[in-house]
Amino acid sequence: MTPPARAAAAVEILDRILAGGPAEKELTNWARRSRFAGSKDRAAIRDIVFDGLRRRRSAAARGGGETGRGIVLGLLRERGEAPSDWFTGGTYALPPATDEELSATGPVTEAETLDVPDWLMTDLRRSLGEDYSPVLNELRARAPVTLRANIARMDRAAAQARLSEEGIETEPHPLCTTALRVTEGARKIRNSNAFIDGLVELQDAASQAAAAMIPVPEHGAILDYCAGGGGKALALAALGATIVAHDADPIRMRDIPERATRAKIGSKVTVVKRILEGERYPVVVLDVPCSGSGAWRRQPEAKWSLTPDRLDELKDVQAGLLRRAAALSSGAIAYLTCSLLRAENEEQVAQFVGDTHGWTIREERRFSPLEGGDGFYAAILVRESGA
Ligand SMILES: C[S@@+](CC[C@H](N)C(=O)[O-])C[C@H]1O[C@@H](n2cnc3c(N)ncnc32)[C@H](O)[C@@H]1O
Repeated sequence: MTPPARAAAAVEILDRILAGGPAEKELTNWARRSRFAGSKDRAAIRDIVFDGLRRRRSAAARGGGETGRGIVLGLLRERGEAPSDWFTGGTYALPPATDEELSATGPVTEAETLDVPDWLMTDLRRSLGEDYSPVLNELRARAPVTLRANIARMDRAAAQARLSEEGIETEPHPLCTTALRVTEGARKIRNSNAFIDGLVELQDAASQAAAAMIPVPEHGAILDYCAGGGGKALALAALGATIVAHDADPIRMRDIPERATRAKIGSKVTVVKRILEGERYPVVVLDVPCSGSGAWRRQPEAKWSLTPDRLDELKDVQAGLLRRAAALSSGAIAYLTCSLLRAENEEQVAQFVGDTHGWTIREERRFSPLEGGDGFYAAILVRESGA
């Protein structure tokens, strides 16, 4: 496909997403309908679509409207590319940009410029302090690709050498001793032997660093109460922990056994559907459902679908999960979010320790996207002695 035909495909897909279709589903459906497209075409179209979702407001303002066409035009104008090279009017290409489209002035307000919804701006400023503008700007760009070296198998330097043999170049990530930032060959990862053999996993650096903060008990298992796809569970098992993985939606955990086996830590991870009455764990991990605002680079749709009501619902779920964890833990709770918002992080934890007898904050850490990973928050809460 020519670049103008790819732009036309991205416009079609973005229009469907703006009409309410989930991005991944619309990309897959387009690929099914368009057998002529090769893997490079699909990857290039995906990049345009995701860039468009990350920069939806500013691009629409630069391109003359919140439509697929306006967004793609706005992206090109921000990159300094000539719209006439892409919107050529040729076969499979889009009609040329009109004078009206080309006269769009671009974003005006701070929320438009930083690509966030108006209603969240106050909360974001309050939560991020003087960093709010660089952080939000960082979240307008693609996320770095980061791997976790499976140190149950080999150390980070050895994993780095194995990846390099397959044309995947990496550098040690300063956030965590297991993290490798991919500098070349990211698209080869999933088919590489290093990945297939379980020597590395794809995982954000802040997520790895947060997992490394969780105390591994000498005796007993860690209960990962919101295990989802198992990112934290597998990282903890690789660090030597025994894990019981649970989720309200067990289907989400379906790949955990296979991933654990590939990483050769299968015996360390047990997936359960429910927790038996009276069971207690020395450490309970709560990687709670949240706004996902720290991971907007990877899931940019979440930025536009979040509403004040949904945020309130999430806060209630988080508070309920903390109460549940207090009943399940005999020692510590690790509370984690990929949120930038104090209301889901520091304030949620402060409310819990204020309301619940016998718990205190042992450690609290906020990870900024300016440190090279997702925005993340981790708090380790412990039972006060005698409580
Ligand atoms: C942020 S995701 C977990 C990500 C996962 N820990 C990882 O590292 O890949 C949050 C998970 O919480 C689960 N969840 C939501 N409400 C829950 C509840 N009340 N009890 C247990 N799990 C819940 C969701 O199904 C979702 O899988």
